[in-house]
Amino acid sequence: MITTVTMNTSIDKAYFMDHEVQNGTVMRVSRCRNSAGGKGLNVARAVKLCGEKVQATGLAGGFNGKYLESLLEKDEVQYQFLHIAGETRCCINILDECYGSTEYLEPGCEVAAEEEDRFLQRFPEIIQKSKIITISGSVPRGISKNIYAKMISKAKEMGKKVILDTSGELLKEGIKAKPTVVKPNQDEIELLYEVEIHTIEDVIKYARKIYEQGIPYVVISLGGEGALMVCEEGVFQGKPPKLEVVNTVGCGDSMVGGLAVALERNYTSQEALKFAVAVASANALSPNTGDFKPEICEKILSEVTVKRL
Ligand SMILES: Nc1ncnc2c1ncn2[C@@H]1O[C@H](COP(=O)(O)OP(=O)(O)OP(=O)(O)O)[C@@H](O)[C@H]1O
Ligand SMILES: O=P(O)(O)OC[C@@]1(O)O[C@H](CO)[C@@H](O)[C@@H]1O
Repeated sequence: MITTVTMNTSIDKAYFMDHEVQNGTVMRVSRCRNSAGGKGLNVARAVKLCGEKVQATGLAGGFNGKYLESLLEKDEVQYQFLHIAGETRCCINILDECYGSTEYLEPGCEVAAEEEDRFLQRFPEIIQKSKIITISGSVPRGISKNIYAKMISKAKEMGKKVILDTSGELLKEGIKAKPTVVKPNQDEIELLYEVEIHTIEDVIKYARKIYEQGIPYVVISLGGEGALMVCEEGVFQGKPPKLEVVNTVGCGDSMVGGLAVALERNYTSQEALKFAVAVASANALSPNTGDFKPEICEKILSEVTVKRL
């Protein structure tokens, strides 16, 4: 089984606009879709669509927390959240023809130190039956910056494999605990090393720096260019075919889902990269996050190329 961790859960609201967005005016939304969000919940849906057993954990609170759980029930995703006093946030993704996707992400409610401690105490029991743990996204206010490092150490102590997908201080601290996989995108490595990245050679250079800190698989996602993997066998790039994308929000999460499934199935590193790129790119063809048509994913999988760099 795979457990996905989402500390900053969200009711994701996708606003589909018929007209080009004009700032400073009243805009009517043509269609709105709510989904259980925060990165790890997108990961959970992607894993489920791949056909593997999954459960979601993290923090949920208030009316939105209850709504989130009911949305997950519709998705048929099992969950075990710690219920907190604060309210689960909302995040808005405005989809229009001119700008594509514009996201407004709420920071998340204040979480008490005692609530963080309670989650960490329950964590070993929650992940007990899982072989793979994914940890994704931001944390709400009040949560310690080394919480992911603590979870990674505990999960590894219990013999689990861990995939970390986060940014900034949480990533920096998380890397110190040596998860099995980290999946930053280009912006996230620029932030981590306070550099600007212009070429694929730069990407390889900084991915290697992370690898040298004891991370067995470093996967850098590169949007339409696919993803780069640095591992013991070398450096590889997985490239999807050219696609008419619909919504790329959640592509990174779907990639984490694909990587988790690949670890669960003991794929080789190159097979894992190919599979993760296919799942992520299939998500780009759906208006929904953490969603794809399995037959489309199969077709893309047959067209993904993996080459050694
Ligand atoms: N335009 C695209 N065409 C084909 N595949 C894409 C495209 N954009 C993203 N993907 C797929 O999704 C993967 C992850 O994308 P990306 O690098 O945008 O992740 P991310 O920045 O972490 O995403 P997010 O944070 O929005 O979930 C890519 O490696 C690729 O496989
Ligand atoms: O604030 P975080 O956790 O970094 O990101 C939250 C978020 O943008 O990530 C997902 C897309 O990747 C959305 O479901 C969600 O709204």
